[in-house]
Amino acid sequence: SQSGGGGRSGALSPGPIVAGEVQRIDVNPPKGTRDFPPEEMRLRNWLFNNFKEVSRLYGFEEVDFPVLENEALFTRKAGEEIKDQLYCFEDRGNRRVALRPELTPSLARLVIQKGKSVPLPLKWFTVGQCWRYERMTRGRRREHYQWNMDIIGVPGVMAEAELISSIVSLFKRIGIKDSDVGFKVSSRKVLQEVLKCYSIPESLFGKVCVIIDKIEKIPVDEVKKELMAAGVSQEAVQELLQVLSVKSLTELEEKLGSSGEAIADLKQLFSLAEKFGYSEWIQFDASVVRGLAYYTGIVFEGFDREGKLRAICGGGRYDHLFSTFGADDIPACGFGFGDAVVVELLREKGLLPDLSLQMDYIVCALDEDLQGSAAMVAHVLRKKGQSVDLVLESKPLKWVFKRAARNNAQRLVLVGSSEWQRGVVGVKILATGEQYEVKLDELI
Ligand SMILES: CC(=O)Nc1cnc2ccccc2c1
Repeated sequence: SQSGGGGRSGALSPGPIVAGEVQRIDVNPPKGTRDFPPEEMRLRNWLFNNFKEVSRLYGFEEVDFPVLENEALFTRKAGEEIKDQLYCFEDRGNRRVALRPELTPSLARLVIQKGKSVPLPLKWFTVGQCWRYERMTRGRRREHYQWNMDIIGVPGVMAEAELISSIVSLFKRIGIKDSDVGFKVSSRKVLQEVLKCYSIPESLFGKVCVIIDKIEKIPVDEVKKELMAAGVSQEAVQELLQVLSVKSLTELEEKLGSSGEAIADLKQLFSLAEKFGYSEWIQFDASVVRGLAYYTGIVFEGFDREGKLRAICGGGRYDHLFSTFGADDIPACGFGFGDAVVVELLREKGLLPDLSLQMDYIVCALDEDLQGSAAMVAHVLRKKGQSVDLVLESKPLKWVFKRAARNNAQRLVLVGSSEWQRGVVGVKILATGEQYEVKLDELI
């Protein structure tokens, strides 16, 4: 039978699609995620290009991994928030998979996969989207992009010194100074030495660090309770919290003695910071623990000196991550640098760059049958590396000028029939209003 529309034959053919008949979809992205329209995308590209340029300057090679990973990569049993918020599910093949909440486990997986075929040390970097599934009650984002740099195969703190240097370079490139941000630096070997004194088993180390990392987020009594529930004795708990409030390396040395690795590593790192020229950027802070279970040595985090924002970046040494994946251990260290907090900081400091759309040319045919000629002009210009917005349908000049202004086009090329007959086109320099005619092959 015929249904509406142009009398099309055959069975039930749908009538013309009338707007309003179809339920409009939700045009917002899923909860906790963002779109990147052109202006936001220019800012993101500006930031990521700085990440990548610094990585190149430091001799790092870019790598990438799937955003979807085997869930087992992230199911560490240390009570980490990152595991509680894992964006995981069972796929159609009944496999347990997860959207990665961080990049380091994927990097370790690839290093193990490559095995002997990649000579150590490895210096790899990536910029990738990471995910978490939070009850939207907290209204926080469920994704962000992280810049990671990792050095695999270097046991000494020169590696950590190099990584901090690379982040200082990034901050300087985007206009952030040591008066704006600093790095709090410590070592988990401090906690390790205390735990050893109280003969707390090594197996508790990761879990203890994760609990202690919450010291500024939950009441200290809660931290004590969780530590004791984990099997740490009362006196050990006291000593652990005591050592976190140590104010200087000298004081730490008095407490721990000068033979431990923690002191040696930290002293060396601060001496190297002098040599690298970024001493004024870093400070010892015994309370820095970081919330990831696998850190084993130096840990650091970038913070805003006004204390308004969450940590800008963070990282450290993770010498035993590989053995948790069943492989031989390889000494390693790295950091993660998120795309959100640093932008908040730049906004606060009025340092967001002005990244308006830039175009070299806008090309327009003055009448319908010159469209092909206008396309030829655009082609010639593009082959010479000029960006060209080719007007693709007949438009009044007023419209063309408006679009040229919006695109910040430097020049407008008008293809007119009489000019074309004479083998020329009209060019108008939009900033000055100056205009002239030019032969096609003399364009630019
Ligand atoms: C400030 C911010 O957006 N943080 C953020 C956002 N999304 C995440 C997703 C996974 C892991 C950490 C994340 C952290």
